[in-house]
Amino acid sequence: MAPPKNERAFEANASIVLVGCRGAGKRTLGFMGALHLRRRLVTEDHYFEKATGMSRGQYLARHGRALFARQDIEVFKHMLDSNMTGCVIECGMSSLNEEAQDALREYSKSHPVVYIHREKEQIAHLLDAADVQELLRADEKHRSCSNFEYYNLFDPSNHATTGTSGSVSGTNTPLNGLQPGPSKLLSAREDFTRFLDIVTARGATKAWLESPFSVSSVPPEFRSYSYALRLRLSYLMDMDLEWEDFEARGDCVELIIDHWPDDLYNVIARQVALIRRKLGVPIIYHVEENPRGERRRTVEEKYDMDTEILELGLRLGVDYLSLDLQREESLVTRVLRHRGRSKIIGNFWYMGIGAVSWQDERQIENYKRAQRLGCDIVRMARFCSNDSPAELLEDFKKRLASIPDPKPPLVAYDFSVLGVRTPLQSRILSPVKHPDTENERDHLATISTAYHSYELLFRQFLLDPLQFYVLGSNVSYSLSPAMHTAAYDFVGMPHTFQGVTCSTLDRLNQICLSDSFGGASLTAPFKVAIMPHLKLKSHHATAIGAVNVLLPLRGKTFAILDHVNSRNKAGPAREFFGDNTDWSSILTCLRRAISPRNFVQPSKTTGLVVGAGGMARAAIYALIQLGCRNIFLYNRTLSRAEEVAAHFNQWFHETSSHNINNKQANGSPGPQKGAANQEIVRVIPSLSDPWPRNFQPPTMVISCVPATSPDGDLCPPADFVMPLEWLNSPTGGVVVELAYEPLLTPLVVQIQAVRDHVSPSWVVVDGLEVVAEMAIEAFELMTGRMAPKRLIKEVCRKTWEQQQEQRRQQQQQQQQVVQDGEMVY
Ligand SMILES: O=C1C[C@@](O)(C(=O)O)C[C@@H](O)[C@@H]1O
Repeated sequence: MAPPKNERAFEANASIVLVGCRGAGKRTLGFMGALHLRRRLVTEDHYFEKATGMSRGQYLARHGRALFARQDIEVFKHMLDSNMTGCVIECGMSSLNEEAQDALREYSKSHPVVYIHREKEQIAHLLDAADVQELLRADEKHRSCSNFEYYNLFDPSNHATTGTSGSVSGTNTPLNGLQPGPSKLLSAREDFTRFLDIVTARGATKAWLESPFSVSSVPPEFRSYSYALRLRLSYLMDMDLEWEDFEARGDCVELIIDHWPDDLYNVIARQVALIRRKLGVPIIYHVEENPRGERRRTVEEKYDMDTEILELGLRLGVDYLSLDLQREESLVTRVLRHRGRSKIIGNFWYMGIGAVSWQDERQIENYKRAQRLGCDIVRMARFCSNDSPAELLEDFKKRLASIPDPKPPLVAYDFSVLGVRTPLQSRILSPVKHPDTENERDHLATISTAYHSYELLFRQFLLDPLQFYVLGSNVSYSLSPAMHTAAYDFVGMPHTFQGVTCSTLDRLNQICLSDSFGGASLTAPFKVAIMPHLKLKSHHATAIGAVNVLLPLRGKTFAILDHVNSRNKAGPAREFFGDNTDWSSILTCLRRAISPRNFVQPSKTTGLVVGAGGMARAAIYALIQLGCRNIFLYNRTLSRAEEVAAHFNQWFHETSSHNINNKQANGSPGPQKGAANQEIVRVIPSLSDPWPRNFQPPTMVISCVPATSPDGDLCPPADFVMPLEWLNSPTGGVVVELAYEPLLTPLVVQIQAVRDHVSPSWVVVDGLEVVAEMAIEAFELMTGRMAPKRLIKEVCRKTWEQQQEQRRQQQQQQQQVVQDGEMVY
């Protein structure tokens, strides 16, 4: 039997339509989505004006209601039909019209139509209109003409305004209070783009092509070991932990719908949105058939209700939908028909005395059935009183191996009083819990935590303790050892991380060739110098021309996945991979800090980078990735700045020509006309130069003046300040200061003063924030595990404070010695 036809797998380039109530955030999301997918944004209002030569209001006033309504619907249909591919289409009020809804229903057979859903109270609050209740009632119809749903979460914790939310709990660095917290727009952007990546099925592929060692590039089922953190809806509704407490507790979350509160669908949509926003891990969506603690349902009610809940999961674009294949065939088929891009986990559960043994032919038949149905993963679990004897498991494995490929990955386990045991070598998506969440509704209440499971892998010698480093000519100040070590302790990995001062490639080589070398963060003078010696580089590192993370390649085959899955294992490695987390950390910090008024407009926005080393290269690349096409570079040594500018202009020229050629081949929108010849990085030779004419003053400034020179001598601390004329942006901007020794550099002090006396719209991102972000990403690349972000940020600031304190004490002691000496003398 062939798998049921997937009715929601649309062409990769099919236009995406956004519908929803006024005030739901369609325009902003549309803008973000178009930027992310590099598509054209079509807005209904603008389209109407272009088609009729007047605004809707004008048309209504001139032609009256009846003619307007006719025209409106004609234009609406035309807008859909003439923009079938390559667009994000934002629908306005027309989608409240029934004829338009019919058109949308038809369109949704071949296109994603996303209902943008926002809490009713928020919309009522935002619209403040007399007809708001009516609008909200009408909005319900949007569900029926859409095939996806995005819950535009209102999260009060993201609404602290700039100036109060920068402090990391328990720390007291001088910049707390000046820095930005994550803006609500940033969070929405991250969630929405992740959602779009699932709708368009481009997420993992893109990540894999760009940086194969990043955690998002290898889905959990293709890793050597992965853990699914179980979170029950019944628990989440009333949880006593913070979301951050769940960070790094699993490689993905299994959301189990085991509770039916009032307004169930909205509750579920909200929880999916929260998991996406707060934890950023893939979601497995599971609907429990007979939840403990809920009323019994008739067979019919079960069928109808569960089908709807399952389909809601698909509409929400969850990464994985868990489907019990022992349920009614029509339910299974229906879900499979609507699966879209969500991966399907086909389940077979066996409970108690009836638990079919692994030896039983039915287990193999079950697997084959899931394979025939096109499941992406098969999950077979036995709840029994004892584990299966080893020889039965061997036999099961052999029989499984004889099934013809392609075989979906198998998650198989016995669950007994002894916990979860897997009969297979591959331990993927093993269920785990948070240590502090007891839940008697859970059949797997006694399962282990990710921490203990990982610890066990090392104790069983399946993984090896390794040594990691930060290497460079002066690393004594580095906060990386403290941050990484705290993260290893948190996730249950017995690795070590230390700073080793070295400045020659020979010495670096000696360290890296050890069998227990796990990876290194690199700093000056290696970031550029190591490039020719790498076997593999991420796409970003190649573009930047510098790396700051070095990993050994220990795969036994040529397949990159094999290298990726050999992390946390010792052994000889003669070849290395290089990646760059400097640029992505700067990008994350910029995004977090940019105010909506300063959102990048490629033709207008300008950025300034100070410096010309590896970090300045990363900063330029971050600006390019943000869409900025007017980047200025200042460096004390002019020739080095010119070299870096030439590198990026050349790179941009080459990639633009390549994209233009590809556009002709695949029809995807490439760079704008003339982009190939554009100079995107320009050098400003002197601080006494006026800001270049015809360009806006910069709204993004990144200072990469190092605190140490490449050959290890301590330089005078970063001393750059902006010529005042360059600080003229009427909308303020963001200054990222990478130096943190001291934290209050002259530039930071200057911006504080500007902020206090001239324009409050300037925001500073300090070096500690960026360096913590770098460690987070480096940890993930090096170990393949999600990082405990909050912990790393806390350790970063606390360690910095301790270092400051130690230095103060040392200075005092030195002064004392001098004074004592003077007295003796
Ligand atoms: O610049 C930095 C910071 C760093 O040197 C550290 O000490 O943590 C580590 C480098 O990889 C990174 O590029």
